[in-house]
Amino acid sequence: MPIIAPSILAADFGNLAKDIEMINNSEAEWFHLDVMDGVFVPNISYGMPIIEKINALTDKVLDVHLMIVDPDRYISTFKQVGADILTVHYEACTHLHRTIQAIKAEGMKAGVALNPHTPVSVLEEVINDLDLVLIMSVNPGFGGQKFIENTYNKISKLKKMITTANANVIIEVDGGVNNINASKLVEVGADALVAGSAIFNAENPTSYISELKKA
Ligand SMILES: O=C(CO)[C@H](O)[C@H](O)COP(=O)(O)O
Repeated sequence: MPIIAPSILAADFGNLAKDIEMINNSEAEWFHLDVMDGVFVPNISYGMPIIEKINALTDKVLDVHLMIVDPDRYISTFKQVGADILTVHYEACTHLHRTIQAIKAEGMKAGVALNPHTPVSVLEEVINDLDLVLIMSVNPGFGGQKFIENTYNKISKLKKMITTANANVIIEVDGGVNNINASKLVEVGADALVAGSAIFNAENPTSYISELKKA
């Protein structure tokens, strides 16, 4: 069964504690936290204070996805506010190997995210250093976008790469994930599903999470 990581981007920030409680009492294992800087992506979301607040209200895993340039500047700060997994973008890192090592040196799991146009082959030389690869199934920056169909193909290729390298890497997928595409995503190799609008717009978000879990 896949790991379910609700994306807080789609939560009700007017009453965040209520949505956090809903996730705490659901079958979701992770909180997916999207940090956007308005430079790497054309949107600004939230930062450390929100992550710190969520950390104080949950024992679940905090899966932090940095959509920011030069993420090395903030690695230790994200550790301090409670990140368990820290994912940086391949496209935002000049010295990716160094960044991965710096995340692991802080005691966090290290992830790398790939934009839809970036081939999985760019990770071949670091695949054994990684804990997680995040395949973006939309262009990052906004929730509620349409799922890109080529994602299935990318996940299959990544799965093959991981198996060939005998690596221990979680494949996570983010963007337009819902109860229609979830099963096929798991079938082709996804281990963790991020979903925002599908969960928070559902009539019963807790049951929707259970539905995704059964994928
Ligand atoms: O932040 C995103 C893109 O940058 C994601 O798509 C978001 O985490 C999930 O939202 P949705 O499920 O509504 O696509």
